[in-house]
Amino acid sequence: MKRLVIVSNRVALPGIAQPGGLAVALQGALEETGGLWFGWSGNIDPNDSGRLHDEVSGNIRYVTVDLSKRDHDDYYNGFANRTLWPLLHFRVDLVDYSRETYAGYRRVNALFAEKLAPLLREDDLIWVHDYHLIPMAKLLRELGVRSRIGFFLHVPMPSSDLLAALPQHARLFEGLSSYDLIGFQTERDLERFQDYVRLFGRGRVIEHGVLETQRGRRLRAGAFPISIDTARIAQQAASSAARPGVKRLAASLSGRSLAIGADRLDYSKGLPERFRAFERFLKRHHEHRGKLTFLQIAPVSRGEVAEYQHLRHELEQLAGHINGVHAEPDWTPVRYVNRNYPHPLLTGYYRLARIGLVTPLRDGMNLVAKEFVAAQAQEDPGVLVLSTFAGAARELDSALLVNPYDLDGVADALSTALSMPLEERRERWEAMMALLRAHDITAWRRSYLAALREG
Ligand SMILES: O=P(O)(O)OC[C@H]1O[C@H](O[C@H]2O[C@H](CO)[C@@H](O)[C@H](O)[C@H]2O)[C@H](O)[C@@H](O)[C@@H]1O
Ligand SMILES: O=c1ccn([C@@H]2O[C@H](COP(=O)(O)OP(=O)(O)O)[C@@H](O)[C@H]2O)c(=O)[nH]1
Repeated sequence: MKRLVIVSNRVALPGIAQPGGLAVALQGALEETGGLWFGWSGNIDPNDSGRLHDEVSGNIRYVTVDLSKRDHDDYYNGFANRTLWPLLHFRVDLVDYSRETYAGYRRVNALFAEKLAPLLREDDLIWVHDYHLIPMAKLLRELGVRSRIGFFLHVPMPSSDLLAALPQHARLFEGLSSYDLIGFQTERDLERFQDYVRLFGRGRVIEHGVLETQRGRRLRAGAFPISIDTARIAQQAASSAARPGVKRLAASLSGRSLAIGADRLDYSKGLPERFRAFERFLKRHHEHRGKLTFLQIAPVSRGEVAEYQHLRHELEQLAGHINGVHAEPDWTPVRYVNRNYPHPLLTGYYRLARIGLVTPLRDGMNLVAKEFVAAQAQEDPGVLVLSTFAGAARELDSALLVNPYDLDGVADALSTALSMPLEERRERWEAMMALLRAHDITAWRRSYLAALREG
């Protein structure tokens, strides 16, 4: 069997908890097959980029690279997260147009390719992940790598008119044509990419999922919705009630219902809108006042980027405002926590909750939505309130689907969720759980790799 080589900016190094679906999902994907995982070490070296770290844990070898402060600023804080991230999440208003950070992005991609190439074997199957590393296949090909190379985009693919706002779009997206297979989260992402190829990419869509470049090279593209380790999450959640942290949360609710959100502190997750919708719920639905506590877990993410700092400030103000106006001496409506919780605890929190509140403005998939469903108790499941703009909404269509901009709609969905009869909660949950059992993280990995091998 060919060795699997995963290349991603974020690597889930053993013993280090990472919020973020890519690290969680790829860890799950690699555990069964083993292989090599290559990417950034998470270290910032004051002087120089390129120091390598090599460690083995179980059947996975991790090789990671340190970055200098300048490279990290230009590549990760800069072009990846101030240019591509907002662009790919439809936020052209937030895009930073800087040639300097683009040069840093190319520099770090070239460094990764140069460090990775000597580690590769001829028959490796190489799987590159996400917007940080779009040029990787082209750079590896230039270094003589002939293996099959796949790419998976974890974030949305916006409409081609938005992509065209990026001055470097032609050169950047032309780089995708060196891959053998390009994977997207949903069919809609794939369709928007095919539009881009037709309208701006100078390529041809031979048939759905089969593309041809201007130079006549054929490659495939497909939708492969990422998922979770459903059985593990369900099992973790089922045995969580005895955990001291879960018991403490349960006791602190004093019999009230819990609504939970768990998201990186990111503007794509729609957190200010969610807080406002919760306040709208308190105003519109007096009958539920004092009966629901909203816990928002929001570990700080990309904290050196200005837009993320502004968001943190805004949420602190909003949480303070809502509690100031609506709290009672014995009830705090919003509990807002900037900490990252490990899965065994988080899944226990999900299971305690009557409502999972997942309302991103745009999200490639959103694994929290899937985890919330998998963590519920069959005999008394909670209700998922899910944004229609999350990739997960395509599959989890038995959730209460909402438009996150429509504050009244989200407020009413909270009320509907609280009043929903047990029978309806079970019906909706069974439908979503059946899907998650069939389409788990293993199924995702197998279907993508089968397509990559096939060619
Ligand atoms: O690595 P960070 O900068 O700390 O950010 C964490 C990850 O965020 C994004 O995750 C995406 O991937 C998830 C799994 O496919 C998906 O469910 C979610 O919708 C996406 O936002 C980012 O794309 C990753 O590269 C980051 O590692
Ligand atoms: O305190 C936290 C908050 C989040 N997560 C995990 O981080 C991932 C977030 O993935 P998602 O796809 O929802 O969004 P992303 O952060 O990748 O955009 C999920 O597996 C969460 O369980 C976590 O482990 N601890």
